[in-house]
Amino acid sequence: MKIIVENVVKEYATVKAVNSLSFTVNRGEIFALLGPNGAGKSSLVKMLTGFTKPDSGNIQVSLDDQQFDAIPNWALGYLPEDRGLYPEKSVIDNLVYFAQLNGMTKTAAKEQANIWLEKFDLTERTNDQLKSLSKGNQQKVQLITAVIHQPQWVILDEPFSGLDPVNQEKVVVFLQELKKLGMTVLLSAHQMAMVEKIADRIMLMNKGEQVFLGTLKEIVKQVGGANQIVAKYQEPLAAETVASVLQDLEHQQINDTSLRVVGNASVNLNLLSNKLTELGQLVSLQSQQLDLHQIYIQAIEQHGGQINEAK
Ligand SMILES: Nc1ncnc2c1ncn2[C@@H]1O[C@H](COP(=O)(O)OP(=O)(O)OP(=O)(O)O)[C@@H](O)[C@H]1O
Repeated sequence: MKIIVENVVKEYATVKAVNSLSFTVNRGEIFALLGPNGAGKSSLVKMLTGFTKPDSGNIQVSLDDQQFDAIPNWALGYLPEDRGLYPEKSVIDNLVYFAQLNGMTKTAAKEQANIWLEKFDLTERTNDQLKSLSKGNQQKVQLITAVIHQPQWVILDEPFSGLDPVNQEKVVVFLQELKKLGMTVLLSAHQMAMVEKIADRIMLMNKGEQVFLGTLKEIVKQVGGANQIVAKYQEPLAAETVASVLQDLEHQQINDTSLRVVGNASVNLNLLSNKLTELGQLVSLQSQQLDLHQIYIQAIEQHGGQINEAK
């Protein structure tokens, strides 16, 4: 069970939403797609689910010794970008209806629905009209509809959106549970801290292209073992002096007496430490690994900016 994407291109009238993208998703992993608005994540997801077709390139899905050009409906659990439940119906009726559409019996659907509702602290809302729930709770119901029939593949477009931090953590636990149940999960998200916690592999996209791909460890390596050095000084530093001494070293003045410098494989550490000493009397020097959020911002800037917006 595997998805192989090879040189896939998807073009709309004025924009190349996906530009010659190649990658593989393996059985049982949680694979995260990251990227700014307009990076091409939803366009890619729509091709993986068979909703649209690539203009060129190949998508190959192997399942139970059979090959498909998209994930077949019977093997798929999908949380679409545009959510669609029935607001007038109760929570349980929504869940049972969608589970039955996916081939479950009413009894099995009810049983599974109750298990998931309990996990998401929604048992008390079982018979309430969906529209009476908060946006976040409606989102949780939508997540349950995507997996209630225990599909082999789960594709979640922005599963954290609209949720507060406590409920975002619940989605992390939910995703870990899907993995334990043997499902393979591909998700798109903007919440870096959550992705860092659960993704086995991450692909950062920008302007329809792959910026990096790998485990968090591999990505840190790909960006040159990125870390940051925070230097604190006894006396205030003049911005002009800092700029003239550090020149093209990527840096940022945090306040009068401290600054942050990005260090990676291309930065000569001896030279850097000489320059930091030259600036004044150091009080402390600390090195920290960049988190995914900082790596993301840096990588997108290096990849030529923000958005792949249609003109
Ligand atoms: N049906 C469409 N017709 C024309 N252009 C489209 C269509 N769908 C997407 N696009 C364009 O393709 C590009 C990629 O959009 P896409 O929705 O795939 O990005 P995304 O990474 O999912 O963004 P977001 O994080 O905002 O959801 C954008 O420039 C978008 O305007």
